[in-house]
Amino acid sequence: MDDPGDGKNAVVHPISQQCDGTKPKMSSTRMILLILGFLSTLAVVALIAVAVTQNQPLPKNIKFCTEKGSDTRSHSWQTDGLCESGPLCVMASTHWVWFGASGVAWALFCQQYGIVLDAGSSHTNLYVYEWPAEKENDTGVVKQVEVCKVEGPGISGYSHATEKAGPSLAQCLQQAKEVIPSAQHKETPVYLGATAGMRLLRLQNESAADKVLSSVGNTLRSAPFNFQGARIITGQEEGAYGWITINYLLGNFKQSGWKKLLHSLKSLSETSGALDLGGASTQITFVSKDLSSESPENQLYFRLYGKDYQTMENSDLPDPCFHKGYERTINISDFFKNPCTSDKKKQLPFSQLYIKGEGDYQKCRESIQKLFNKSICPYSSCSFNEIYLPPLQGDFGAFSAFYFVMNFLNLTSEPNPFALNKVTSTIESFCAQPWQEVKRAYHHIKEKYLSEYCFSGAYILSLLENGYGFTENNWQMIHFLGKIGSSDAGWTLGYMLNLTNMIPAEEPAGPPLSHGSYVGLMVLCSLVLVSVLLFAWLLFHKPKCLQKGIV
Ligand SMILES: O=c1[nH]cnc2c1ncn2[C@@H]1O[C@H](COP(=O)(O)OP(=O)(O)O)[C@@H](O)[C@H]1O
Ligand SMILES: [Ca+2]
Repeated sequence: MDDPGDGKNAVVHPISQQCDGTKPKMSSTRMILLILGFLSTLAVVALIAVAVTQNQPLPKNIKFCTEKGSDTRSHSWQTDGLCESGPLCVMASTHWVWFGASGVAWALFCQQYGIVLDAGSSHTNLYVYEWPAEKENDTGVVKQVEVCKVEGPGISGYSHATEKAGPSLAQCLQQAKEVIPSAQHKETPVYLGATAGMRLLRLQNESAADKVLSSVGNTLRSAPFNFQGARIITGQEEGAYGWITINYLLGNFKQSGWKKLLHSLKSLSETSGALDLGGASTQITFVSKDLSSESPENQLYFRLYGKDYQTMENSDLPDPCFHKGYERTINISDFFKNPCTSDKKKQLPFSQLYIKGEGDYQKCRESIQKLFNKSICPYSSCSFNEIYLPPLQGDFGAFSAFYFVMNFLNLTSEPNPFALNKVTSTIESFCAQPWQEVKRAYHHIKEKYLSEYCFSGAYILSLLENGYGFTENNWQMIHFLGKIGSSDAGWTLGYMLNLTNMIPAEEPAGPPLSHGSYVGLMVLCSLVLVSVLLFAWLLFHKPKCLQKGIV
């Protein structure tokens, strides 16, 4: 048996044995210090490694606010943590606060802006788009924040006073200046695209068309924005950019990013076709199952003023497409000035035509139908007038005048579109209403539009049914859309996305970690570091008795 000694003192506590300044304590402390040091170094290295890997190299498209807003393409720092323009700067990125060059700087991401003017045949619209700079290659982030309708006719209407075309845009440019923060003006691109009205003017009088473009160019150049050009776009471009716009806004490029757009021919059912109807041209654009395009343009462009008035015998012209009681006088010289009608020009013994409405939908349809010549087709399938059209495929978004007309007639019901026979009967009974009655019922609507809804309704049905071959079975695949979210459906957004290179050739490479994983790792590393430091502090600064307890 061991000697128990003098009672209590004879029992030696194992901890107090190590706290009494003997060798075992010294070696454990050194060991602990070594472990703590190792862990701290590891945590710091991990923190730096994660931050550096995640943030370097900077994605090319990241833009930051600059104090003067003069060059958002350079990576600069806003050092006071405030953005001059208030709501302009929308986001502070915490990881940059940690590892920014100055250590305390806030990287503030800016909103970017772009302006597109749609110089249509009937009028010009100015659109302002906005998107967060750091997300410009993400899909669906560009939004329309303003639309301004230019007073007066479309720019092609200034062919006799070309110098007035540019100044007509001044009021809408002023509106854009008010919407876009002044610090952003200089770098905001502005584009003008002119459509069928100017295409026709160019055919008719090329020098007048050039002068109109130069006048609008001068006005846009003198605005404080970054002028990128004023040009006449082709019908093909109009169709293609309209298609990009609606598919971008509908989020159809989202699942696998822009790759889907570029390879969309492989994902047939995942994009929506586009139907645009203007005052002087129309486009249908969709991805066809038939990949071998028989017609290189693979696109449709035709003019709408093809009415044949050869049977005219006197200056009274009964027109089944206007309401009964409606009358309009037109100058024959104006009528035949249009390149779409000039080849029908004939000597008439009168200088004016008196149009008298008949309000007869069936007759109206029949006369419009004659515009769509389906007798000759040099391809495997045609829409009309020898224009190639592959079999219709998938859903279609129909906008511009397609939407204005159908919306007026309350025929845009979504998500359950009306059947074709309901659409036909609605238009038929609208056409049958006397003009005085229509005017009374819709006194708030511009007379020019109101008088033409009957014709336009019949025209749309002829175009879609007889022209493109929609039937009762696939009619409900057409969705009449005015806006998608806050943005108007039309070619302008697609045009800007293309010209500002917001459609990258490759899917943008993202950072190695998702934002969540990155934040998680940073928090974990920080927690390890803090725990190690706390432990070390406890070890060396706590009362001796606690040190004993810990050791
Ligand atoms: O509020 C509206 N109600 C009805 N039709 C409209 C309204 N706003 C525009 N439109 C019509 O939409 C069409 C727009 O055509 P646009 O001026 O874009 O011609 P384009 O695309 O052929 O150059 C015109 O026929 C115009 O009359
Ligand atoms: Ca248009």
